[in-house]
Amino acid sequence: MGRALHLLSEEPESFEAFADLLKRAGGCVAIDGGLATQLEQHGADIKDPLWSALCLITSPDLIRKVHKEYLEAGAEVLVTASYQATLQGFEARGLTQAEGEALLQKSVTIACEERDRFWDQYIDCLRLGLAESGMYRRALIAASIGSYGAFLADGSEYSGDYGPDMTKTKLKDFHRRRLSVLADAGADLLAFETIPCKLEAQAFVEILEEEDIQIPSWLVFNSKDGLNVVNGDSFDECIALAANSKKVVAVGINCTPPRFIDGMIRAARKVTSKPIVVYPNSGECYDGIKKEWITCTGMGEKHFISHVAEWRESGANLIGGCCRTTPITIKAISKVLHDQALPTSSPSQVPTLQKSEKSCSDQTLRLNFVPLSPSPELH
Ligand SMILES: C[S+](C)CC[C@H](N)C(=O)O
Ligand SMILES: N[C@@H](CCS)C(=O)O
Ligand SMILES: [Zn+2]
Repeated sequence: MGRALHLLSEEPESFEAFADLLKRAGGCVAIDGGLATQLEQHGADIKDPLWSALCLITSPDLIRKVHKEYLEAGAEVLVTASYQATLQGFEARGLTQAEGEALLQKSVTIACEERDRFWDQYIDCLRLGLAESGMYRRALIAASIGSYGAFLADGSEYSGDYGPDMTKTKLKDFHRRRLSVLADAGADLLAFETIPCKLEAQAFVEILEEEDIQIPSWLVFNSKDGLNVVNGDSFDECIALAANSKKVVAVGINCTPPRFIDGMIRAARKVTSKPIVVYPNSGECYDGIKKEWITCTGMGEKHFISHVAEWRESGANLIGGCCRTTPITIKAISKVLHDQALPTSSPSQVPTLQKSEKSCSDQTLRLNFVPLSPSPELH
């Protein structure tokens, strides 16, 4: 790799955890995959205006299960279930402001608890010699903030068409309180996801400044042509705008077909030295009215994985998956990144105890601590 990453040394302490994770990973970190996708794999019915956020009300344990699956697969950043969780959306469901805020906080608490539980168990297993040092790093929690289009619940985040009356002020009014609640909920960073237009990115970075948000953020955009974000605004301009904010530690692309990713990483790298985050979808198309995925140019997990080394080489610093990707995808990404890790990547420093001192607290976890290869079957 050898390329210089943006130095975060003068940023607040809360920014250091992100820089430290990147450093310890040798410059490229595995993040998680599709959350809603995996909830559906487990039988959740999220054909609802709240989409995956419905599970915060109906099945929080399923969210826990999915977070755990991604941790086991090697994800070093978990994105919370708050993508389509908005105060306005909860209000439309009959919830009070306080109840809505509690659900936002719950999305972060669930992810933090699963991260802590998984990490404690890994440390136990390491001490007992039941897991290999360096297999996992303590994950960071990124509180998801979907776009206004996500709230509209009709797939508008793939068009960015908010109508002629939309303004930056309206977008800021829509997002401000939710953003503050999530920023204070205990997450390590904010993940602004599937941003379809420059106006909304501008609204986000202005709120970050105006509210003096103390945890770092990443902003990721989606595209249908590999050149522009989905509403037609210049991708390069969106990346430059986001990267220009001191509150933003990474920029990139999500929920975009894999075939566009390499070119977009290269384009982003020309306008910023900040870390680049990519988490493509499978390449399938979404019908926002039926809330169903349609196979069109999907490439399958095997093909997706064949691009990971190239994305890293082109400048990606965090790589994961978005819609229609699963823990199988993330396990394979993690293996590629571990295999390619630079020598500077340091293993976890864990004191060694005798086997008799403690028993591994989770036998299931113990069974999962096998080396990251061989990977499960990819399609
Ligand atoms: C990224 S899309 C698949 C999210 C779901 C969409 N906002 C909907 O409600 O249908
Ligand atoms: N974090 C969300 C993104 C949807 S585009 C999810 O994985 O479901
Ligand atoms: Zn997605």
